[in-house]
Amino acid sequence: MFANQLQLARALELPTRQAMLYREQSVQHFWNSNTDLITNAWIEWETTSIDSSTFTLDDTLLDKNLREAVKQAWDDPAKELAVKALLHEVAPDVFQFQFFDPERRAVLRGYLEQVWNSQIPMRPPYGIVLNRRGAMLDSRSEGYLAAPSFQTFYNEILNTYMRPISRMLFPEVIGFDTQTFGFSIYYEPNIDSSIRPHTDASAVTLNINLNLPGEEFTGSEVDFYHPYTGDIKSLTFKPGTAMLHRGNIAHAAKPITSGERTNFVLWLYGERGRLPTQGTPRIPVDAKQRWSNPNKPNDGYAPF
Ligand SMILES: O=C(O)CCC(=O)C(=O)O
Ligand SMILES: [Fe+2]
Repeated sequence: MFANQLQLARALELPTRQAMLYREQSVQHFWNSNTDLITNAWIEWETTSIDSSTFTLDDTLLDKNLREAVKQAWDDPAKELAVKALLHEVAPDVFQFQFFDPERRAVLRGYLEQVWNSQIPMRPPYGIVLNRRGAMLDSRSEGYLAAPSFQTFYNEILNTYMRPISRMLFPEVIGFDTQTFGFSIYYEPNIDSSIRPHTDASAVTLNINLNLPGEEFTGSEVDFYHPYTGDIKSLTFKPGTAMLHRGNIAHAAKPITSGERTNFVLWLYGERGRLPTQGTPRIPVDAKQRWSNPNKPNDGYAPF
C-alpha cells in the first residue's frame, strides 16, 4: 500500500448533492475511479487516527443479555428460546429489543464521530431521500465506511445476530437472507427530518437506534401500517433499542421536532435482491438451520 492515501483521499472533491440526487454519470465515475484510493485511506485512517484501545468495536458494545443468549444459541440451537424471550412484539410482526448496551454505546458513537471528522469522501444514502449525515455501511456500496474494524463489527451484527434472529421470527426469509446491505441515518429538525410511508427492498430490516441515554428527541416516531386494516402503530426508539420487521410491512418516520436521532438500518435479502413472494408459507425449520451461516459470496448487488 502507498503512503499518504489518506491525504490524497481528503483532497478529492465530492460530487455535489444535486449531482447525487440526479444520479449523474459523473457521480458513478467519481466512486468507480477512486474506490481503491478511498479504501486504502480508511485503512490508513484507522491505523493512524483511531486509538484502538479506547475505540474497540466488539460484542461488548451489545446488550449483555442479548449477547449471552445469542452465544448460547450458537453453541446449542435448542436454547434459542432464551433469545426469543428478549424480543417483544410491539406491532403485528414488528419486534423491539435492547440491542446496544446503554453505557458502552458511547464507544461506537465516539468512533462514528471520528468517522465524520475524517474528511474521507463518503456516499450518503440516497434511497427514498438523501440523508446528509448518513453513510453507506456495506462493502457492496460505493463510498462505504470501509474502516476495517467497523466492517468486522458490522458483519458480526448481521451474521451473528440479525440473520438467525430473523429466521427464528420470520421463517420464510431463509434463502432470501444471504445478501447484506446497510446504511446509517441521522434525523434533525428541518434538515433531514422524516421519511414518507414506504416498504423496504429487503426480506427483513433491522433498525437500531444509536442515541445515548439522555440524548432526547421529540417526534420521529416510526409508524407501522397494519397489512390488512391499515391501522397505524406509532413506535418510539428508546436509546440503543432495535426494531426488526419484514421489509414488506409499510412504515414511515414522522418528522423529528427537536433533538437528533441516529440509526443503523440493516437489510437482508437474497441473491440479486430477491425477496420472498407474498404468501410464501411460513414453515418453521429445524433450529440448527437458523443458527448457521449461509456461506454465499457477496454478489455485489445493491438496491440503491
Ligand atoms: O426512521 C427510521 O428509523 C426508519 C427508517 C427507514 O424506514 C428506512 O430507512 O428505510
Ligand atoms: Fe424503511
